[in-house]
Amino acid sequence: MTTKELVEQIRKKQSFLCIGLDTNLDKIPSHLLDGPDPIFAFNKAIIEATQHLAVAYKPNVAFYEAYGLEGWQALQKTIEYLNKNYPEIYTIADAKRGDIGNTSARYAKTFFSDLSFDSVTVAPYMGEDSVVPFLEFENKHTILLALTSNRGAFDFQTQIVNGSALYKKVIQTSQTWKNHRNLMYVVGATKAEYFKEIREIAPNNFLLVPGIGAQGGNLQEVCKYGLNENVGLLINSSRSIIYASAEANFADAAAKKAGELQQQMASILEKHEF
Ligand SMILES: O=c1ccn([C@@H]2O[C@H](COP(=O)(O)O)[C@@H](O)[C@H]2O)c(=O)[nH]1
Repeated sequence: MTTKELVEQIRKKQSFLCIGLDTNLDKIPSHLLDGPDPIFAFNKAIIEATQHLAVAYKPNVAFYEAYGLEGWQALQKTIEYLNKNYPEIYTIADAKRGDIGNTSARYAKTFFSDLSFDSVTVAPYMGEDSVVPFLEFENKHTILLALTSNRGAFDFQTQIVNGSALYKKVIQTSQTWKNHRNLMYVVGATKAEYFKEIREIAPNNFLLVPGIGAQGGNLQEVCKYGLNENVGLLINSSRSIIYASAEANFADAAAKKAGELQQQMASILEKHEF
């Protein structure tokens, strides 16, 4: 999906919500465990109940890999279901990959060509040649970890290296790489005070913002400086939506939570020209 198509969806739905599909068999309603494919059954029910409120879904690949072949098949069924039934929805494989060039090329093939995700998260630590194989895919986005939502972000990402914070170097240097227009960046909602500076160095890129909900980030604070002329934000929430209830009404409860966030987004967009 192109950035333009994503922006059109945001305008249409008045939403920049991304729902994280971090599906854990220990947390889903127990009645689903009796069926043949509980992970996919859960995802399908969540997607059906919330697809009118969200512009994107983000399965975190770790939650699928943890169940071996069965988990990988559930991931495959989930992305196929999304692409077939809701092609207007933007999809993110939260895989946090990146390796030497020829290996990155295999990761890129897996997530972009085989699974047909619109985007994949990539760790920038190994540098340009580890990221460019992802950037070479047309109409696909590579979402680089810049300033993450966790406490450990302060261990390296905010450290000053040659006069500049490392996360800023990641953003600035990556803007010089081949096909850099295909870049987005991960910036945690828990780091709202950094968005002003980040928008100065990445005014046009979309930012994927995890950390609203279970991690306590604040939507208004993120939007204050994070919004750009294309909206430029995909706000992710996973646990607070998908595990709003562990009872038979779990999909309705998820829709209610997602609806609350979408309403807040719609009123933010009402005051924002884009
Ligand atoms: O900096 C980051 C990067 C990725 N994540 C991922 O986003 C979701 C957040 O889930 P919640 O349940 O809404 O906290 C999860 O998949 C993380 O691995 C992140 O939180 N922070």
